[in-house]
Amino acid sequence: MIEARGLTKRYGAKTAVDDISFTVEPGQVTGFLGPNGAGKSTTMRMIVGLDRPTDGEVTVNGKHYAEHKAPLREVGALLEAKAVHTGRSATNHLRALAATHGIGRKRVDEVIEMTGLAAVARKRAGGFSLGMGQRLGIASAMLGDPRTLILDEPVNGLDPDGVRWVRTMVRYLADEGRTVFLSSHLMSEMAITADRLIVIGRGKIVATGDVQDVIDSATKSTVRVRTPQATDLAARLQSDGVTVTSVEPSLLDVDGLTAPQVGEAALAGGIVLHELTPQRASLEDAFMTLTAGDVEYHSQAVPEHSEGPAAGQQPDASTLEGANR
Ligand SMILES: Nc1ncnc2c1ncn2[C@@H]1O[C@H](COP(=O)(O)OP(=O)(O)OP(=O)(O)O)[C@@H](O)[C@H]1O
Repeated sequence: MIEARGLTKRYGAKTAVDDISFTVEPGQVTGFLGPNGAGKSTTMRMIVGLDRPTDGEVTVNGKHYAEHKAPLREVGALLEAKAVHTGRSATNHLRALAATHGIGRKRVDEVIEMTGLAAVARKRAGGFSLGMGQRLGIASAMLGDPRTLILDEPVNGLDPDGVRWVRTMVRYLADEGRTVFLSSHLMSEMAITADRLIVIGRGKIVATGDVQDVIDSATKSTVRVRTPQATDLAARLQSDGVTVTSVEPSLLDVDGLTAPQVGEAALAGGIVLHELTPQRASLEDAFMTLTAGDVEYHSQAVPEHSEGPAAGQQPDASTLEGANR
């Protein structure tokens, strides 16, 4: 378990992490999300004692990282820019790390096997691809068979097979009762992998909870209805707490009713429906809403493609549906 209370980190005038408190529970995969510069890496570095908090504290399995007699057995961490001795093979790198922590060679062989590094284990780690380097970083984190794992961008640089492998591995480790805390920029991946989320923006927590609760708290679920009697249906549905938006002449978006409620209202009015689709917001939609004011580096809008829809023209339903998936 990881427990942070009033955790704060200032670099001069810059407050990177601003008085945050959270708990990361065992037996679950907890995702750590935030825009660039939000304070994720700084928080993770403080958890493993690489940065000292300006204020507040953070403990892992009940103690500060430095107080653990065998920290590698308590906490395994993959942090960005993992330093690997470039001249050493993966095996020798892991053996050296194991030796300084009283871990046997058998465990080195196990983590090499577990992380799919067997074929390249004798090769110089300095020549590894980004993906192989990530696997080696994960192998190092797993070396002490720790109860808590902290993984900063573990799927960075991995191919789809590697991404799936990380997803399966963290699920397995959480199911074994371990605490798994990971950050990722890949929203769709996070939505599949994590049970719970901590969302951070400009050093402050902006949302926490189960993945679906975080999505629901930040987005609206609407129902898309296609009918040749759109005006009649809109008039029937309009009431307190229900908003009906006309997307195009025979297409409505209804906010405030479920798809069955819309279907039943249509039946009661003798209105024929050609489409009735609940529109589920994605984690990416929720993330954009939650962190809208917290982005440090804003992007410019991409200019419209000359072959795209003309300005002012409504996108067709397939475009909208695709965007909402
Ligand atoms: N050593 C440092 N000195 C000064 N400022 C720092 C230092 N480390 C981080 N910062 C600043 O603190 C803020 C948080 O940085 P951090 O790396 O924790 O963000 P992050 O959420 O991990 O971002 P990213 O997703 O880009 O990795 C940023 O504004 C960053 O520029």
